[in-house]
Formats: sequence, structure tokens, C-alpha cells
Amino acid sequence: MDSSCVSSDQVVAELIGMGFDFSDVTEAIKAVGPSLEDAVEFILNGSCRNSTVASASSKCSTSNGKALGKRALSASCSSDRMRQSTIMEHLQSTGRPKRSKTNTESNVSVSGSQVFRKPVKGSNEPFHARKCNLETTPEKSILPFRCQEELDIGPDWEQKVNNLLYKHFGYSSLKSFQKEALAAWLAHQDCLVLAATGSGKSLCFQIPALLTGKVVVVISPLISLMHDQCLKLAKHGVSACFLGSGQADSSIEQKSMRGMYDIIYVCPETILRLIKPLQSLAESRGIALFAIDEVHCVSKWGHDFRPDYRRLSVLRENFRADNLNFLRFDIPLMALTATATVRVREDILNSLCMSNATKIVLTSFFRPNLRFSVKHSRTSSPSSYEKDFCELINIYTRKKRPDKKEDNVMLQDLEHDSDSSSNTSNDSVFEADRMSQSFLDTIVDDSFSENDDDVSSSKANQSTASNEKKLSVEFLEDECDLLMGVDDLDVSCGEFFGQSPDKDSDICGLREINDLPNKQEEGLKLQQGHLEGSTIIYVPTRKETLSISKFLCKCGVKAAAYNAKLPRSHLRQVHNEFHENVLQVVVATIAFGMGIDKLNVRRIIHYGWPQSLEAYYQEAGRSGRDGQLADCILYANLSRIPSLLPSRRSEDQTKQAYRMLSDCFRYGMNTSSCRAKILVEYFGEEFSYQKCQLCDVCVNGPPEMLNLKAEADVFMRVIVAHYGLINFAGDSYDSVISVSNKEQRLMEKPNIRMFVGRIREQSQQFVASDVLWWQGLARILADKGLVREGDDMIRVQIKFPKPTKLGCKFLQYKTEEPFYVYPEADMLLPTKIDKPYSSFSEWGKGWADPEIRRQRLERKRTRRNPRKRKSRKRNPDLKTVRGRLASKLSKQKQ
Ligand SMILES: Nc1ncnc2c1ncn2[C@@H]1O[C@H](COP(=O)(O)OP(=O)(O)OP(=O)(O)O)[C@@H](O)[C@H]1O
Ligand SMILES: [Mg+2]
Repeated sequence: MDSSCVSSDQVVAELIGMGFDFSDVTEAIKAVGPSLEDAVEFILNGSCRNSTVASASSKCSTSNGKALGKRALSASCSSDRMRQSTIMEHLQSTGRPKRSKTNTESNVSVSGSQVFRKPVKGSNEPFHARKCNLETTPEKSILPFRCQEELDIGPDWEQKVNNLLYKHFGYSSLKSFQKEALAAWLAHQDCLVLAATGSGKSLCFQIPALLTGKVVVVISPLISLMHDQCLKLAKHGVSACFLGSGQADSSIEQKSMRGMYDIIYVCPETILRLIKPLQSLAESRGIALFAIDEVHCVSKWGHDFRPDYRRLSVLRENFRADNLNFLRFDIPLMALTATATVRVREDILNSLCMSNATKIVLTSFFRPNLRFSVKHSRTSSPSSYEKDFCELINIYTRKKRPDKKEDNVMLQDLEHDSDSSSNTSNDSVFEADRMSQSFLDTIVDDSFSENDDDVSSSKANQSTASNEKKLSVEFLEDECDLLMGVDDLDVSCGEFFGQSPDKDSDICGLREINDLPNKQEEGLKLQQGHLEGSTIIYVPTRKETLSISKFLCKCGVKAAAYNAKLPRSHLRQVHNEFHENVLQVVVATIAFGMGIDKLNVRRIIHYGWPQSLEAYYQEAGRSGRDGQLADCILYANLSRIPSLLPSRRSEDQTKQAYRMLSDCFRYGMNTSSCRAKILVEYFGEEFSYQKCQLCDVCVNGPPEMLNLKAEADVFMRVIVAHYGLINFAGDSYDSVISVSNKEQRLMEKPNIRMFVGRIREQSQQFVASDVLWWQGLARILADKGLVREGDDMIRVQIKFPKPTKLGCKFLQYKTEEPFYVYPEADMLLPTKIDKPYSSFSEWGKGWADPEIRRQRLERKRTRRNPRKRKSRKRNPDLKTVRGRLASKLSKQKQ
């Protein structure tokens, strides 16, 4: 067989697959030979690289394309009738009846033509080109790429898809949710795919491009995500490009709009200005689908709201069959996410104007190989790092000397960067570090913590700070990377041409180990990476990315910081080295983007409270994508109520943000329910397993239940008495409330501290009890419907407890019925609580002994560290937000 001829066939098929007209393709091949790149250039630019080709080109451009094309093909392939006939066979295959716009019942036919991609290694199978120009109409001849013929994919579409799947990705079959999503797309239905992280949602929108030869347009929120996906597709033989927001060079965009790539990744900002060119593309090569990946970004009720996502309803408005007469059906929308609550789903459907008949493909959010746990830590200092990362350091440094030079690659890079004054990017690292300093101080100082976590206090903070740049929301928000812009790498667009799928290996951990049976060495290497795996540590602030990565590097771990303020080139390097297993640990803010698809991420550590369970689950979901066990550990200060990180929010959004933070806090405080169950139920799924058998709660079991009848009783009595809701005749609690004071007290906002103070005053048994413990009890009582938030504000922790009707009834029951509950995590903290309060009878007696009392009070004083408190009071620390506010306020008072 003439190899050059086979090669020509391949190039022809590839070019037709790209959407070029057959006549143009043959003309180009004739002119430049079987070179894909030159042929593309020839067709697009009408010119070639060398002079011979150039002359051919000019010759071609004036000649009859079709005639020349036929001649070209017949000339180059005259000796290989078999290959030639294979192409021709397909080209001449009979057209199927066209579907009408009203034929919405069809569930197995698609608009456009079937096309097979570039043949894979060693394949002798016939390959096919699209069926363009066989039924030429005058209209079509005006549009060179246009191909309106409908091909019935047929009832065996699944088999066809499986073949493509195997050829391109090495997988044997579709997962059932992928099948469902594809069936919906084949039936021209919009589709919302809700499936767990790492379940394979991307294939749902990649397959349509392979199956139809039309373009798939994917809206994606981050350059790094688009970049990774394009790279991966290219390795699997699919051409793709990505278009970020600020492209200096528009050539890729232009080529993409001419149908050069099978899949176009584009950020929402950019797609809004590409509507017209996309309409032309829909008319020429055809658009099979608009996929909106990470679609939870649409919703302001979600955790990662991007205003530009909300404007994507333009896709539905501008790509309807009603508006565009060349369309038989609206171009379907496929929206995909791994983290959307029921409310967010509704918001997505409405905001994107998805059709009423949208198919919801819902799979379990449960990831059975993820082991969730929560640990208490101050998370604020090197001493916490030492304690908390000791195990991690051991894993990565078992066979190494901790001070080994080469282990500190990225740290040295950063330090070097910081020291240098001549290099701009270095400056920015240093700048990032310097700028972060003041903010970290505020975080360490818990300026945003404690109990002032309500909307009003947050507003007060914001307004007081508004004049001072350093205290502005913008500044603080920026320090936290709360909003990640799309441009998270130093590239704004890129193109990737499909390589033969067999050429790719395990680079970037793109394929399963068992896909590489003949590549033992690589397999072993990868396996080694799998055993140890990679780790991502998520922290709330940029400063912590630097301090923790620095700490780890010093301990011999190959770690790097990742936050939005670091130079883009550094971020790209971190991405690459993370994927290539050069780095062991990445310490990142949320900027280390969504959809990171690396097989061997063995642990995700959250070091500090996440802002929502959606964000937490999304980030945790980056681990264990190889199906092996992976750890998702949340280290949080359980003795502190988490606070919202500063961000610009409307009042409604602030309320929602508090709701989400509160759910997250309750997840951390939980001691009795399976963590996986809490997480999947949060997304509205019924958890069918009851227990995951892996999380800390399932493994360690819940704590002992305590009968807190006495404590609940005293707490309820104090607040009920305060509100004067029950007349406790002759009751000591009532006796402390004089009638004259009642009105005044009803006017004031009695907070939980006040009530605890009152309990301490009135009952010696509880005289040294901790507010933290009572806060836990207040949550339990609120869960049982006995108390509620007094001012109806939404808070992370109940602050102004007020009895409900049920709460009043609770006190009226003069029964001895026990009140058994599981204590929450903060109620169990050893430093705060020595004993369960139900054993106070004995413990309380101790207070009668002066020596015991002296010792206890002394202990308490030492715990509180009075020196620090004193100095803070007298001299507000001007390095902190709280300190600056305090000093400002005291000046105002004076
Ligand atoms: N049918 C399949 N059989 C085996 N593996 C598959 C299949 N489909 C997808 N995968 C693999 O699953 C992994 C995760 O895929 P993908 O990145 O699409 O996940 P995702 O659902 O988009 O996750 P995320 O929500 O984090 O973005 C990929 O490595 C992919 O190749
Ligand atoms: Mg994804």
C-alpha cells in the first residue's frame, strides 16, 4: 500500500473533520501535499509556506475548486483505490430524511453530519468524512462549510459513542449518567447535569463534538481549567482552543470562529461579544451544543457567583430555531456542576432561560472513597503547623533529610524572587507577601471573629472602615482571593491540535494506570506518585499560602504557594509541576481552581473554616479521582465562630452567605452524624447508606449521650423569665425580675453571654461554666425548636436566644423526663470543659472549699492570659483592623 496515499487520506479526513469543504480540502492537498498544517494555512489564508506552494495556491484560488479537488485526489491516490473508495463510499452514503423543526419527539437523531475523527494508531477501519455538498442547494454553495444535512445517528448511537470513547480516551463504556445526558442532547433537549466531582461530566459535552463534527462551545470560569482540558483533549486526538478575556492576539479567536477547532472553551465575558461570529459558525460548520461548565457560578445563592455567568441567557435568546432560519432546533444547552443545592438549581434553570423540558440528570453526590474528618486547631501559628502537619511531613520526607537542598525548589524560587529588586515578577511576589502581612495580622488577631458575626456588625465594620483604604472591603476581599478572576494564568488564549491518541502517555496524570499496560516504567512511576500522592492545602488568605508553604519547604516537603497575587508565570509553573508530580503539596487559596483533574490527589486539607459546604465539597472533590482512598481533613478552630470573609454583597447575599457559613459551622460542630451523609443531604440527596464507614464520626463513633435536662432547664428558665412569658410564681428566677425593670429589659437585646452571666449568678453549680458550652447547648435547643434567634437575623451561631412556644411548654412539663443529647464539638473541647455539666453536683460542691475555689479561679485567670488582655485594652494594636477601629472609636469618644 502506498503510504503517502494513506497519509493523504488521513489529512483529508482530518480537514473535513475540522469542517472544511471537501472541494477546498482536495484543492489544498493537491497544492501543498499531505501536510495538515500547510493545507489548513492554504485554505484559510490562500497562501503557503514555500514558494512552490505559494504558486500552487495562487493557481488554485483562481481555478474551479471542485474540479481541481477531484483531480487532486484522483492524482494523489490513483494507486490506492481501496482507501480512495473508502472515503468516497462514505461521501456517497445515502442521506437520511431531514428532520423538521416540529419533530421534537426524535431522540436519536442529530442535526449535522456524522464525522469520524483522525484515525488512531494502526487502525485499518474505514474512516468517514462528513456528508457535505452531496445535496447542494444554491444557499449552501454560498456557505462553504455549511452542512445542513441531517444524519440519523441511529439506535446504535451508544455503540458509536463507545467506539469513540475507546479510541480517544481508552474507556470501554459510558457511565449511566453520561448516557442520560447524551440521550437528552440527541433529543435536542436542554440538560442540567448534577454529578459528583470527578465523575466525568466533561465527556458529556466532549462526545457531541466527536460524534457530529460540529463544534461544541464550552463556557468555563478559569483559564487554568480551560487550559488543562484543551491540553488533555489534544492528547486524546481532539483539537480545541480556549479564549480568555484579554487576548492580545485575535488570530485564535478568528480561527475558532471559522470552525478550526472541535471544541472551543471560552470564558463568559468573551462569549458575550462573540454572539454574531458564533451565529455564523452555527450556520457554517454547525454548533452541536453550548455547554456551561461549573454552572453553579450562575447563581448568587451558590458559593462562587460570577455576574457574567448570569448573562449567559444570551445563548438561548440568540441561538433559537425561531431566530435563525438555518437551525431546525434550538441549539441545546447543557449545564454541568458538582455542587448545586436545590435553590441553586432553580436559579440556574431560570437565569439561563433553559427550556421547560430541561432534562435534569442527577447522580449521587456521594464519593465513597473520600474519608472526611474534622480536627480542632488554632490554625494560626507555626506551632499549630508543627502539630497539624507533622504526619504530612512524615509522609513526604520519610526517606529524605529534612534540610535537603533540592526539596526546597519552589520556596527558593519565591525567596529569591522576594529578594530581587530588578525583576518585576519577583517584586510582585514580595509585594504579595508584604501586602498580606497586615491582613494576616488581622486574621490571627481574630478581628473578624468572635461573636460579632451578624449582618449589622459587619455593616458597621464596613462603614467605619470605608474611609481607610487598608480597611476597605475591596482591599480585604482581595487579600482573601474570594473572587477569582477568569485570567488565572499568564496566557489568555491558546490552541491545541489533536495528537494521535496513542501518542500520549501519562503526562499530567491524564490516564488511568490500567490504560498503560505496555508502559510499565511510566506506570510504575505513576503508581509511586499514587502511593504518596499529592496534597492540596486550602487556606483563607494569601499570607497563609506563603507562610505554610515556607514552613513545609523548610521541613523538606516540595511545596509551593498558589494565590491570585503571585505572578501568573509562577502560577502556571505550579500547575504544571503539580500535575507532573514534581510538587508534593500546593498551599492555595480558592484560586487553585475548579475542576482540577489529577488522579492521585491523596489529601485535601482545609486549614481554616471554608465559607460554605458547597465550596468545601467542591474543593474536597479534587481528591481521590483514581477511586483510591483519599483524606479530606478540615482543621478549624472549634472554639471560634467563623466569620464571613469580606466581600461586596447585597443584603440578600449577605444573609445567604451567613446561612451557608452556618451550615458549614454545623458540619464542623457535628459529632454524631456521618459526615458524608451531611454533605450529600446538603445537596438535597437522600443518603441511602446511612453511614460511609470512613469518616471520623463513623470510625470513632459518636460521643456518649448526656442527659442535659438540668442544664436545658436552667437555660430555658432564664430566657423565658427574661421575656416574662411564664409566670413562675414563687420561682427564684421570677423573683430576680422586678416588674419595673421588665419593660426596659424587653427593649434591650439580651444576648447569650448575658444569659450565661445570669445563670452563673443564680446557680453556684454553673458559676465557672463556659459561654462556649452554653452556645453549643443553645444550638441544640434551637435544633429542637425550643429557642430561636431573638431578632430573626441569620447568624452562624444563635446570639439572642428567645424561647419559642415549644420552649415555654418544655418548662411547663413538670416531668423528670431526661433530655439526652449528643454534645457538639465545641462542648467537648478539653481546654474548655473538664467534665460534662451533668456531673456538676459533685463538681459544684468543690466551690464550697476555699482552696479548691482559689485553684480553679487561678487556673481560669491563667487561661485567659490577663496580661495580653490588659495590654490590648490600653494600647490598641494599630497593626490590626480591630486595633485601628478601637483607636479610631476611642478618639471619636474623646
Ligand atoms: N466513562 C468513563 N469511564 C472511565 N473514566 C471516565 C469516564 N468518563 C470520564 N472518566 C474520567 O473521569 C475523570 C474525571 O473527569 P472530569 O474531569 O470530566 O470530571 P468532572 O465530573 O468534570 O469533575 P469536576 O466536577 O471536578 O469538574 C477523568 O480523568 C475522566 O477521564
Ligand atoms: Mg469538570
